[in-house]
Amino acid sequence: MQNVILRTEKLCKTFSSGGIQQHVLKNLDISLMERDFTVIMGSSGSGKSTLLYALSGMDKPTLGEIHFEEQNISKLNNDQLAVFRRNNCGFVFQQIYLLDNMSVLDNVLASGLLVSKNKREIVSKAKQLLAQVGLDEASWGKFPSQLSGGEAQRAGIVRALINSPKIVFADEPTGALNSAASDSVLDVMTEVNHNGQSIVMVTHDIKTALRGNRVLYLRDGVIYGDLKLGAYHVDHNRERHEKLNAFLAEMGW
Ligand SMILES: Nc1ncnc2c1ncn2[C@@H]1O[C@H](COP(=O)(O)OP(=O)(O)OP(=O)(O)O)[C@@H](O)[C@H]1O
Repeated sequence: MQNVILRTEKLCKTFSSGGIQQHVLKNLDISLMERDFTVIMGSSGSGKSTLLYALSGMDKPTLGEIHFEEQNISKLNNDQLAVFRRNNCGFVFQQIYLLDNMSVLDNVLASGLLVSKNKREIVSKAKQLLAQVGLDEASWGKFPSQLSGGEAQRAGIVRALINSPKIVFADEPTGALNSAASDSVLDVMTEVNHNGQSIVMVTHDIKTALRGNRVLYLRDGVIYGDLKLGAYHVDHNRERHEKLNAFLAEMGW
């Protein structure tokens, strides 16, 4: 049985600037299930990133509640939110933000040692994860400037996974990559999800969205559509593609 990992109640986010209020998220009631690969789509400016930031505790809602498992994270202060994120969440962004002056392995270790003091265990886990995403020993000592975009993003995914987060949030993780690099990153995310990792990902890209098993469509600040796609399998890609295309057409995408 799948449990709810993240749930919102009447989640609202309003931005104010120059005396004008913009209601970006309006009374959202969403339940995300553990082990799901949930994709958030919607037109540009519909509030996808705002929703991701609120769900992950990177930003606070204006009104409403967010429950992560049994914990109401909307009640946490900034320091408590930082601890919550460090212990429960992994992040993969379009911009990879690896530290330039550190090797690939040290970038991953720096994140791991924020949570665990067992260096030997973290080193072993980092190497195992790097190998799992296709980064072999020859790349562990390289600096970010010596990596291709796809390699850097795969290192970014390992960094996101090093603390065994309960959930990984991704915002356009393949947005800056060419098609081949994008496929290799998506293959890694799919494998990680099939191994039981919960993922929530924002994307504009249909090929990327096809990796999810559920697609939420955001429009005018509300969830306008909710498509169950079933787990990704390369052999069923054509039917999934047709189903997603029909859904997006219905959404007016
Ligand atoms: N910090 C902020 N201050 C003021 N307005 C903001 C802020 N962040 C987002 N917005 C506004 O909220 C709206 C939704 O932005 P958001 O980035 O969530 O959309 P999006 O759906 O992710 O867009 P895109 O697909 O173009 O990345 C936009 O009109 C944006 O200008």
